[in-house]
Amino acid sequence: MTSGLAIETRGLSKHFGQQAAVDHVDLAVPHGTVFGFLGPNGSGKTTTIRMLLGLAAASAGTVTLLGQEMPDKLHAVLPRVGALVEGPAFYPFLSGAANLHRLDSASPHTVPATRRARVQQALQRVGLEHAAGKRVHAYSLGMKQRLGIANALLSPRDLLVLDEPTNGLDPQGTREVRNLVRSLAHQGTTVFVSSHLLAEVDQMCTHAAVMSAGKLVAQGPLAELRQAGSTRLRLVTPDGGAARQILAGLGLVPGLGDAEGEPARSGRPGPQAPEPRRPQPDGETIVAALDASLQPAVLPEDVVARLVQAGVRVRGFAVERESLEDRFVALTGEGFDVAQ
Ligand SMILES: Nc1ncnc2c1ncn2[C@@H]1O[C@H](COP(=O)(O)OP(=O)(O)OP(=O)(O)O)[C@@H](O)[C@H]1O
Repeated sequence: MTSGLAIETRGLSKHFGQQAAVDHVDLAVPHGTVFGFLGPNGSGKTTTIRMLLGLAAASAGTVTLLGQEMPDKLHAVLPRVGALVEGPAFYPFLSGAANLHRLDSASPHTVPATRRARVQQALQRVGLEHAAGKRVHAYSLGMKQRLGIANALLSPRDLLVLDEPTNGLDPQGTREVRNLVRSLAHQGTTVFVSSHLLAEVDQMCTHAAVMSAGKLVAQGPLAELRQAGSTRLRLVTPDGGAARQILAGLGLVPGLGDAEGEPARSGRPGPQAPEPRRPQPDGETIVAALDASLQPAVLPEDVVARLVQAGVRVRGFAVERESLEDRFVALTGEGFDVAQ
């Protein structure tokens, strides 16, 4: 392992006819992270995961898993990777433990002599040891999903790849799976987990990548993704005309706040209808994005100083940092689901 990355892709692409389901994706997943693979439904997450695991051929690009080229080194790498992609098919009238025995014996890489102990340990890791003898048809959805993860843990793994592991679960099942992912990461396994829910990734993950329409639009530590959001200034003044001139002179593009006094949203895709000017009792609310790339840098305190210097009366001034939610909605479009 030279790159220090558990997963690395370069220019990874997959076409279905004319459609680019995955379009030149460069993923970099560091070892030891819980990496959230975030994006709305249909953005290309499952297709990417299938290519990572050698379940689908790439149209272009490369995949390196645990330092080894895929799919060339598939047989050497896959025993070190646990995956929950389509969910294994369980026999409903066999117990959880019996199902794991069956699945483990179907794998060519496992050692039969240690099977009993490994099944027991995997059930224990996902908190199902008490339900080991229970038939799977009596399991809740959350228990079935945990059994699927137990199946991925039947051998020691360096990397776990989980595709939407909380999909279809009730809040209790969702909590169970989230806690499980966190505890697996504590034990040192790199976890790559896809989700269409920002809140979920926010709660479980240390890092994230964001997919939108087949393209990777952001990735990195969650703390950095939060920092990368834009900053807005919100100014309330009875001297709107003069204030606009000052802001424009500093290289900022002033817009008008909306009728409720909320700032105009910047950075969102979609048509930008001109906002009607409405008289406000306290004066005009002007919103301007503070562009971090401006040279020399413009600080909020510089803006206030210039406004006051020019005799602009300031009734209100606020610095607003775009939330992670705002940022991801801006990156992926309005269809992005932030709930739960
Ligand atoms: N076998 C296929 N044949 C044709 N189109 C496909 C195929 N598999 C996926 N697609 C298309 O590729 C795009 C990406 O799908 P994908 O399942 O990878 O997205 P996703 O982000 O995992 O979404 P979801 O969470 O809904 O599964 C979608 O437009 C989908 O319809």
